[in-house]
Amino acid sequence: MSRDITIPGAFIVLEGLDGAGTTTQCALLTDWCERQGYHTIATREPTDGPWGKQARAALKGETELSPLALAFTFMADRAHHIAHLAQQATDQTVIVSDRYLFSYLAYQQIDAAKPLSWFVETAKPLPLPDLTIYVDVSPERCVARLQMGRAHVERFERLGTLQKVYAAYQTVFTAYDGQHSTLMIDGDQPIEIVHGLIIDAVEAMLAKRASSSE
Ligand SMILES: Nc1ncnc2c1ncn2[C@@H]1O[C@H](COP(=O)(O)OP(=O)(O)O)[C@@H](O)[C@H]1O
Ligand SMILES: Cc1cn([C@H]2C[C@H](O)[C@@H](COP(=O)(O)OP(=O)(O)O)O2)c(=O)[nH]c1=O
Repeated sequence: MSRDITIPGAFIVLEGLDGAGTTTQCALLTDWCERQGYHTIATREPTDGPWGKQARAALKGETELSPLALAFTFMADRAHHIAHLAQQATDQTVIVSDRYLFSYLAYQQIDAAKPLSWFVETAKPLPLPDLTIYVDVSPERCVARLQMGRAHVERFERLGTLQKVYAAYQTVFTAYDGQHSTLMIDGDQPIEIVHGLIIDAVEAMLAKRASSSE
C-alpha cells in the first residue's frame, strides 16, 4: 500500500517514554530551528484537536475508552493532524513533533495486546518522518522524574507498563530499520547535552536534504 499523504519540508519527531524529556527537548529544538531562520512548526500528539482531546481525557481517566477504541482515537487524531500539517508546511518548513507513529506502535501494542504487524499495517497510509529520535531513559528513571513533577498518574505512567513499552519501542525501531533515519540517544544526561546530540543529528539531516535538493 502506498502512503496517502506526503509532508513538504523536514519532519522531525522525538519519541520516548513518559518522563524521558521529549517536551523539554522539543521546546529547545524548536527555539534552535527558529534561531537558524527556519519556518518552524512545533506540534505534538495527542493534538489539541477533537480526537486528541478525547485521547487526553482517556489518559487522565476522565473518560473510559477501551484499548482498541483508544488506538483508533490516536489514529484518527494522527490522520487529521497529518492532513493539516501537509497543508501548512512548505519545502522550507521544519516540523518538530513531540511523538508520532512510533508512540502508537509501542504503546498501543502493549495496551491493545495485538502484534506489532497489525499496527504497522494500519500505519501504512501515513508518511514516515525524515528523522525519528528516541530519547532513551530507563522506565525507573522516568517514573522518578514523573513523581517529582506531578500529583496525578496517567494511564501509561506506571513502572510495569513503562517497562513493557520500553521493550516495545525497541521492537518498533528494529521493524522500521532502514526505512527512514532513526537515532537513539542517551537521555539520562544533562538537558543541554541531550539537546546538543539532537542538534547534531538534525543538522546532519538538514544538510543532507539541502545537498540532495541542489
Ligand atoms: N535530561 C534531563 N535530566 C533531568 N531531568 C530532566 C531531563 N529532561 C527533562 N527533565 C525533567 O523531567 C520531567 C519530565 O520532562 P518532560 O520534558 O516533561 O518529559 P516528557 O514530555 O517526555 O514526559 C520534567 O520535570 C523535566 O524538567
Ligand atoms: C501519540 C500517542 C501517545 N500515546 C501516549 C503516550 C503518553 O503516555 C501519552 C502522551 O503523554 P505525553 O506525550 O507525555 O504528554 P504530556 O507531556 O502532555 O503528558 O499518550 C499513545 O499511547 N499513543 C499515541 O499514538
